[in-house]
Amino acid sequence: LDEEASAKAAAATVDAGGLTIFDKIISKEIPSSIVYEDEKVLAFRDINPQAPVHVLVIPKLRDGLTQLGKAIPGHAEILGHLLYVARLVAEKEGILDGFRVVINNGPGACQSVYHLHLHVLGGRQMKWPPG
Ligand SMILES: CCNC(=O)OC[C@H]1O[C@@H](n2cnc3c(=O)[nH]c(N)nc32)[C@H](O)[C@@H]1O
Repeated sequence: LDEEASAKAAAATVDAGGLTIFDKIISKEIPSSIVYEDEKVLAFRDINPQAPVHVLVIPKLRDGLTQLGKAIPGHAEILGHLLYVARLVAEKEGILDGFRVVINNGPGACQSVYHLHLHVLGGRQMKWPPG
């Protein structure tokens, strides 16, 4: 199936109130390797790591935040908290001297899960420009 079409379909179902795989991780229905957790945010290891350290940082309550492009002013506080947690994760993972935080927005950026998430990557030399 065309990547873009499947991503667009995934986005549409979540916008219509559907669930994502991350809902099952938040509810602990699916196990995950949790790196950090507080009342608003969960950080867990990516199932398909693209670096020695690859952690996802997500809000526990989606609240319409399926992708960064859909953020509204009321999301500013949680967005800031997600970034701060990304920094805490980098420290915990021992990659403060070299880590990358990535948000993929939409099919054009290969977003596949329509629940906003920050990728924290490190533990190897990162390249630039990113692909
Ligand atoms: C490809 C980048 N665009 C994107 O949207 O990233 C979504 C990210 O979520 C990851 N992932 C998917 N399902 C699961 C799962 O059940 N468990 C875990 N621990 N990670 C998962 C996937 O590997 C990808 O990096």
